[in-house]
Amino acid sequence: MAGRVDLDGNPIKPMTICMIGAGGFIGSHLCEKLMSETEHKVLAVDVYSDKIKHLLEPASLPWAGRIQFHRLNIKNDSRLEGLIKMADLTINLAAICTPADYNTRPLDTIYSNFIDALPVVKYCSENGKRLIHFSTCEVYGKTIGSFLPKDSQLRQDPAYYVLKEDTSPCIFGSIEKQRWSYACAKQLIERLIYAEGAENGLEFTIVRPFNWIGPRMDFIPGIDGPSEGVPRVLACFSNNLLRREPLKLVDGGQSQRTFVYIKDAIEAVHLMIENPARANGQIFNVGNPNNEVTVRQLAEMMTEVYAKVSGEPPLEAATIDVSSKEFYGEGYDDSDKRIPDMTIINKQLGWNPKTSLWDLLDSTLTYQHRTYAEAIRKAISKPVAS
Ligand SMILES: NC(=O)c1ccc[n+]([C@@H]2O[C@H](COP(=O)([O-])OP(=O)(O)OC[C@H]3O[C@@H](n4cnc5c(N)ncnc54)[C@H](O)[C@@H]3O)[C@@H](O)[C@H]2O)c1
Ligand SMILES: O=C(O)[C@H]1O[C@H](OP(=O)(O)OP(=O)(O)OC[C@H]2O[C@@H](n3ccc(=O)[nH]c3=O)[C@H](O)[C@@H]2O)[C@H](O)[C@@H](O)[C@@H]1O
Repeated sequence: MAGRVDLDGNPIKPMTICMIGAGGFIGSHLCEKLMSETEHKVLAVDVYSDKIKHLLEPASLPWAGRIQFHRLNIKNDSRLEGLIKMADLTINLAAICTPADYNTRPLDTIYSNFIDALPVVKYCSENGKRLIHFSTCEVYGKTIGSFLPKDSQLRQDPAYYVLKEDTSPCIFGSIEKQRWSYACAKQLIERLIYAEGAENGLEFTIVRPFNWIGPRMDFIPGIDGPSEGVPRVLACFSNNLLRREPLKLVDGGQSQRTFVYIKDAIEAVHLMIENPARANGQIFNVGNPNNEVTVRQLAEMMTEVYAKVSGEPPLEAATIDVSSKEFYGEGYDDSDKRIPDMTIINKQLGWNPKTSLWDLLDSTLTYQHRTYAEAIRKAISKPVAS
């Protein structure tokens, strides 16, 4: 660890990082990385700590003393400013970010992604502290190509679908399509941060993750989350596979996504943390343009990989179609296609994703099987109370 240098050959000085949302999926992987590979200190802020418990206890862990958990809700806790002042850098990951909430809890979604982030931006700006803020690829909304006639040749032209930080527009649906409450709130906080940079000199980096997936993402309904809860697609499909139910394809599973392995993506964040001169003032797409599939293809691949890791043959009818209204309720809408342009992150940080979709599903589903199969077996065999 000693003698590490940044991309320009300068020694990296240990820093204190205030990480808000550290107990979530991305936060837990980022804390792991910072504890095992750096000398930085983390003030880990969240309302939950289950996903980082293994980093906090026992006191004999090699990084004990470098990570401190602060259980607080940033909506209403006066300790927040003090923590930001104690740190050199703040990373804000806190958000409601599951699509099932966007159209059913639009107020909570907007408050969480815009209003609750305001004090974080303000305290960083007023105290001259650097901020890395987590936005989303959803700020791009739908592709330009999706508005062209179905048979238009232009749909094949990357100019109509590849998403670029500095030139692509943000295209959302109408207001009654409440799906876009999340993307719109994220867009406005991006604009506010950008304006704080321009007018008040805030040193910021904005991250737009493109479907990062891996172990510890969301929850398995009825096991470590509510039975009726609807997590993101990786956890929905994992839950179906673990319970030997068909995977539900929303509106035929035609939407396309690019998935990146969480461990590859965390490398990119690590580079941003330690190369402020190259990361400040930038908005970065972080995704894997080579891992594109339709949701239907994702379901088929997950079914095949899960059969391999569990040793159980797949169901004969592995998938079932369901309408978005039935699955998500009124006001759902979808991004058609999400391919990140990698020019900026490549130029500034030299980062490239490495892991193929098959390999990342193999390691992730091995984890899901090891972590949940037994608990699911017990839950299923329990007699239902009459
Ligand atoms: N996972 C992805 O692929 C992805 C994609 C796009 C954007 N993002 C963004 O990245 C960030 C992190 O995503 P994630 O996948 O780790 O989500 P997550 O839900 O696993 O983590 C978010 C964490 O923030 C905490 N939190 C929320 N509100 C809080 C509050 N008021 N006070 C304190 N803690 C609070 C939650 O308890 C949770 O632990 C979010 O801003 C999300 O919008 C993630
Ligand atoms: O991860 C990201 O980069 C961003 O995208 C996600 O949005 P989305 O990709 O639409 O969310 P998922 O729940 O992962 O759904 C992906 C696709 O699978 C479909 N789906 C989901 C669940 C399911 O059981 N079946 C199914 O067909 C959805 O309709 C959607 O088309 C979330 O908004 C955020 O976590 C984040 O901002």
